[in-house]
Amino acid sequence: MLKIDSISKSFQRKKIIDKLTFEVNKGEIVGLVGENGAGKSTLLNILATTLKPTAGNIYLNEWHYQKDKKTIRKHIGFVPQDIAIWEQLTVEENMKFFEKLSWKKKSVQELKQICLDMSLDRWNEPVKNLSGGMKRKLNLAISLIHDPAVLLLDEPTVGIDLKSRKEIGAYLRKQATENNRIIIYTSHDMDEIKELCDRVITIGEDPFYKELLKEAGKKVLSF
Ligand SMILES: Nc1ncnc2c1ncn2[C@@H]1O[C@H](COP(=O)(O)OP(=O)(O)OP(=O)(O)O)[C@@H](O)[C@H]1O
Repeated sequence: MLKIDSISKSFQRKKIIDKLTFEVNKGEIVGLVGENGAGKSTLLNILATTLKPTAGNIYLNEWHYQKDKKTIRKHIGFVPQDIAIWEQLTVEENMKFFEKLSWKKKSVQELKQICLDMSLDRWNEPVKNLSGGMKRKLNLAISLIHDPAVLLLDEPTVGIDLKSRKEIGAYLRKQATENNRIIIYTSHDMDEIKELCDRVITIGEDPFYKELLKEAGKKVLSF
């Protein structure tokens, strides 16, 4: 379980996140929505350990985010908004490169299977020849090499076509259900959020998203 206990975050003197408390169970997909600048990426970065909260505590299972940071990091997969892969290398070379950096070892067949599971079959293709959607799939595949317990995705489907979005959505659902992963996911696409997420957390002052999602019958927690 991921437990967020009253975390706040300020930049200089500006408070972006104010006493946010929620829990996410294994196998759950939680959407994170809010207007531009509400603090979604900030929260994801805190959960990815790349930013420290100004106050509050976070726990993953029995581990504390500050005290057990090294262990926590082994169990987090993070896909930031910007794609971070080697353009000149092929899909295979990228997967092998990131496997070498990973603490968990995978065979070439296992690496290939991760890609195939999300319909990314251009194994020998240089990344520079791939479409934006395929690059996003590869970025996601890389984040799964070390079998993370928590997968944090910052707008993973932005700018990609409906078919690829559906494929990624189905893949994420499978990851949550079959592998018991916790998935926290930001998107501005409300149809996708409604379809994919078990629960939604809205952050920011604007009640727009909260009302929209409640009308659609989603379980919403607002901050
Ligand atoms: N390192 C930083 N230093 C100062 N201010 C920051 C920093 N990072 C983010 N902010 C500010 O914090 C606020 C929240 O930013 P954040 O990127 O988390 O929003 P967001 O909800 O992800 O927005 P978007 O939907 O546009 O991606 C913004 O006002 C931003 O300018």
